[in-house]
Amino acid sequence: MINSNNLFVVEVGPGPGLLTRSILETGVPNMIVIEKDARFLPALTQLSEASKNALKVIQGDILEIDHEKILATAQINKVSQENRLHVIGNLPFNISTPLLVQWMKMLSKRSGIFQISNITMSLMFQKEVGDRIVADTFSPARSRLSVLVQSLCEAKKVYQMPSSVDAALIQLVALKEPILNVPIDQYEMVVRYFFGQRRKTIQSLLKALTKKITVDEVDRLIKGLEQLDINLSLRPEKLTSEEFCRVTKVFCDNSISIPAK
Ligand SMILES: C[S@@+](CC[C@H](N)C(=O)[O-])C[C@H]1O[C@@H](n2cnc3c(N)ncnc32)[C@H](O)[C@@H]1O
Repeated sequence: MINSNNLFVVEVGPGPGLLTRSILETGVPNMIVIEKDARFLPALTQLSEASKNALKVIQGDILEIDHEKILATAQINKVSQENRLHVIGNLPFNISTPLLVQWMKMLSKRSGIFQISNITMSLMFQKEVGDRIVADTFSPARSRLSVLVQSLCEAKKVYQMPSSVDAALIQLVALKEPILNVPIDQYEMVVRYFFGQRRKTIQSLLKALTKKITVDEVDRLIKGLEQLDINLSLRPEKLTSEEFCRVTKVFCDNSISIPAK
């Protein structure tokens, strides 16, 4: 059974802790903030003391921190099915996208804080990036991020900030049964390649791969994809996350990788 005692909140980049304070006031029993800037530590430490240990503070860079340390600091030793994790972040835009990709990789491997089974994330992004994350196959904003995130999470825009701010709050709920069923590094490699030239069809992008891999390998890929009913005349943006998994599987089954250069 799920109850609020099992709720664990992680906030990244809390700054002076205004949002942190409001969250604690709702009675959250276990919360961790990760803040890079030491100037905010006195205010956060004060909040922690007032919270009677519900709040713990880690000073560090979220891109570098060992996520196991977050669980250890929260004193979550045994990750049970009943735990719920809510991740909240309003980070500088230049780190929010690399962090999201890093988190999706961790989520796919269920490592660090993402071992917890029920996961919701409320994250602020630049409006344009938020639109890409939630874009479906009918949207011109469909991108590598849409495919990657939607293979692991249900994504929706929950709030559009007033136009002067140019930001949107995106909510991600980890899928109980992720669409992603291939290794994420290979999946990312394939998605990255196909979105590199999104105006071309899958067929012409496969043919262009002869610059990087052998003609025989390209032929094997085309045959494999045809057998899996992938419509090669489509542009990459029209493929669903599930179809990209099938494309990746053909790469994996044939032990083919795409060299970066
Ligand atoms: C836009 S402010 C948001 C502050 C607060 N959360 C709010 O909504 O008012 C971004 C915060 O993220 C922190 N920050 C920036 N990069 C960080 C990183 N790599 N790891 C942890 N915190 C970071 C900054 O020091 C700052 O406090």
